[in-house]
Amino acid sequence: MSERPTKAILRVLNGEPVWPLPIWIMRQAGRYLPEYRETRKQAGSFLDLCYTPRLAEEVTLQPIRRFGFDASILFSDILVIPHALGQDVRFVENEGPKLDPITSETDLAKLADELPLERLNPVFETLDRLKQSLPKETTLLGFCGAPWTVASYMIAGKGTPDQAPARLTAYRNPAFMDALIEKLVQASTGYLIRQIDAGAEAVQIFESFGAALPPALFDRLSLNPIRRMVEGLKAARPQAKAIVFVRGGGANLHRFASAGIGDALALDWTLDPAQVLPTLPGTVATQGNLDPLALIAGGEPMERGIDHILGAVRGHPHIFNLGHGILPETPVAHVEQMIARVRGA
Ligand SMILES: Cc1c2[nH]c(c1CCC(=O)O)Cc1[nH]c(c(CCC(=O)O)c1C)Cc1[nH]c(c(CCC(=O)O)c1C)Cc1[nH]c(c(C)c1CCC(=O)O)C2
Repeated sequence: MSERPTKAILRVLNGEPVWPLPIWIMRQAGRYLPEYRETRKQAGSFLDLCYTPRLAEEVTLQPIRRFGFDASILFSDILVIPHALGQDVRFVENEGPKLDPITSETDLAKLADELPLERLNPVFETLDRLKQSLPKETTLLGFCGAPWTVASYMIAGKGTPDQAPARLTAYRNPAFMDALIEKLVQASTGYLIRQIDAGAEAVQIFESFGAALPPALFDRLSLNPIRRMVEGLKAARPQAKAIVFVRGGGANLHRFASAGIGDALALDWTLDPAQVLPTLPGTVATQGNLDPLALIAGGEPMERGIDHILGAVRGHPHIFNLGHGILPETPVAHVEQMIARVRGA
């Protein structure tokens, strides 16, 4: 007999409505927290912080100590996958990630054939530590980027408006693009399985750049690769739960849901849950979706945003979250007020 989960987030991921809504926020460990900025100084580079288990554990726990969120997300980055595959990845202060671009099959052949999982041992050690140090009611989440989002950084070597270099590559050199996506599907699936083995109870797949893809490329580069990752994960570890976040996935969300891709779909802030929920099959949970800028603004706009979500999702399995990551300039007091409003509902 399988045990019924007791953690609120896992209950929602099993399709059970829970009230008050469980809550966590994307990028909950980060620069809006003074204690994060303090720990960040102790690590050399941002990647050093990701690869030092004691420090990565510390910053993962900081938002849990302060706010008692229902889920704790591993502190790492989506770009550890290209890094472990052998691509040069650097995080430049105030400029974001910089990579040596990979633009041809010759470049691709220089990367590892299979993900050398041992290069990511510090990540798995961080999960192992968290499994022991987290409060018993807190769900431990692992994550990775979706292949298209990660590929867009690998090809351009940096963040780009509308991911133009990667999109152009998809048209001009489809064989290279498909090979890169295939490599990322394999690597990311193996990485997620290993995260589950190290203690993650659920994972979130971040397709941050879903909005850039035209219909002709969407299934090939986003929906099908994510589907194969979720299926591969579940075939290997049937207990693992998956949350799929496709930013800009609006028109395609019902297709993820009817194909059974993910136990929960995370909604970005542009979507109205009151309109989206009736279009989804009843079995899929949802997550989201307060505008991160409403959280910065605070006061009445924030309260109205929260109340609208609460009203729309009542009776449905839903995890409260933002519609994208929290921004560094967000006042901590607003985060406290948001949590109090969600928990007091
Ligand atoms: C696109 C993407 C990246 N990384 C990530 C995504 C997908 C999610 C999203 O769309 O927000 C995912 C990510 N990055 C980070 C986490 C940690 C877990 C969490 O608290 O949510 C997660 C889940 C830490 C981080 N990753 C990064 C920081 C800030 C770096 C610092 O502290 O100096 C953090 C806390 C760096 C990063 N990493 C990335 C960028 C573009 C940047 C620079 C932008 C910025 O500075 O905010 C790539």
